[in-house]
Amino acid sequence: MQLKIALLGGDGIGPEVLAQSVKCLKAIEETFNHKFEYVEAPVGAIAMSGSGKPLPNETLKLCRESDAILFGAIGALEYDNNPEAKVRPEQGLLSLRKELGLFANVRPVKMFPTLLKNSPLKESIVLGTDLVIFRELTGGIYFGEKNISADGTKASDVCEYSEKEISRIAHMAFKAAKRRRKKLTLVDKANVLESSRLWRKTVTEIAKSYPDVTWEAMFIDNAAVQMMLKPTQFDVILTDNMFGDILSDQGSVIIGSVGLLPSASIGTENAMFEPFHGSYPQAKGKNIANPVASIFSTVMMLQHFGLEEEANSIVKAVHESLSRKVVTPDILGSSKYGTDYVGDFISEHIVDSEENLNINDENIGLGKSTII
Ligand SMILES: NC(=O)C1=CN([C@@H]2O[C@H](COP(=O)(O)OP(=O)(O)OC[C@H]3O[C@@H](n4cnc5c(N)ncnc54)[C@H](O)[C@@H]3O)[C@@H](O)[C@H]2O)C=CC1
Ligand SMILES: CC(C)CC(=O)C(=O)O
Ligand SMILES: [Mg+2]
Repeated sequence: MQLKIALLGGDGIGPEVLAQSVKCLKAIEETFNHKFEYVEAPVGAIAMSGSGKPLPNETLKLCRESDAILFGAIGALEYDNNPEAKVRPEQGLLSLRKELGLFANVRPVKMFPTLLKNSPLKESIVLGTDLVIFRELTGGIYFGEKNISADGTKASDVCEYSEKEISRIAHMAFKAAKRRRKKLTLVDKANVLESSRLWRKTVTEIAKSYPDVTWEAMFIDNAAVQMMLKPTQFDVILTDNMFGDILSDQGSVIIGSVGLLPSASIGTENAMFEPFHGSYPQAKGKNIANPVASIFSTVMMLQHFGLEEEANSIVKAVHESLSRKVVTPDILGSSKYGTDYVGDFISEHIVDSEENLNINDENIGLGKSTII
């Protein structure tokens, strides 16, 4: 199968972790006799230093023409520390999502046996955690009208949603719940926000088409608490752009590091695969960033292509690295291994094995076709 993959490393640790994913893809090509075409393109601060734009036209064109996009991360301290900057690297990512219509960001949070000791939370709390967040990705407050008064003392960001935007991701989330444990939690702030009340009304209607899925609504503040107290109560979480962004990073505490968690950003024409985490600029060039979030994002891309065996072979290799503690310093205590070394180890342990993974025990939380 000849597939074209756009590689957008971006800033900070983005290119370093993405390089480990490419090693894994090359091992997949060799082991399973595939041919992938890789094309690199700039995005974020690195793109701004060239063309001045965080999302150059050529990068967008390449993404449109590719079968999938693997994204590293964007963001740089010079912008983080300068609230006055008018053009920002993050706009590169937001524009990419908007331009490609990537409305659903699927974020699995699953506890593996090999990571139990890694969580700062009690084992009895995190054991069995297997939830997936369906975060709306192209609407809400990140994309609403922004204003700042002439004297700079008042600012606003509008949170706007249409029924159509809510319903397309709601259907996707209900379908996923149907294939999983048949439970869906809508997370909103409907006691305060009009936009959240539209989410509730729309989801209440849609739920009628999925009678075998039990659903509930929960306010975001309570959901944040419940996720730390009893994460196993959640199966599919459906929520808006900002709540999903924050709640998913919080979910990474259950697993013990945001450096482990992947996501798929899906639209009708394109798909992009990206870690939860950002560009972690403090770690740039230090060879300490955990590459697993990027490698698991690659697994989600292979699942999206329908290459289940290939995807499973990477998951198995990651488990091998976790069980042998060949990991970066953010997890499992006292590791001294670097990003590169872990990437080499994982890619070198990719094999075409007859033995099938127990999808429920070992995969990253999705299994067959959950994301489509
Ligand atoms: N998708 C993206 O490209 C995102 C970009 N950003 C941008 O990234 C920059 C830094 O933002 P932060 O809030 O500091 O978030 P961040 O996710 O980059 O880092 C927060 C903390 O998470 C940990 N961490 C993150 N990635 C890790 C990895 N691979 N391995 C081990 N530990 C890891 C580190 O302890 C780090 O201090 C900002 O410019 C921000 O705008 C933030 C979030 C997402
Ligand atoms: C630019 C931000 C919205 C990126 C982010 O934090 C995310 O998508 O998780
Ligand atoms: Mg985020």
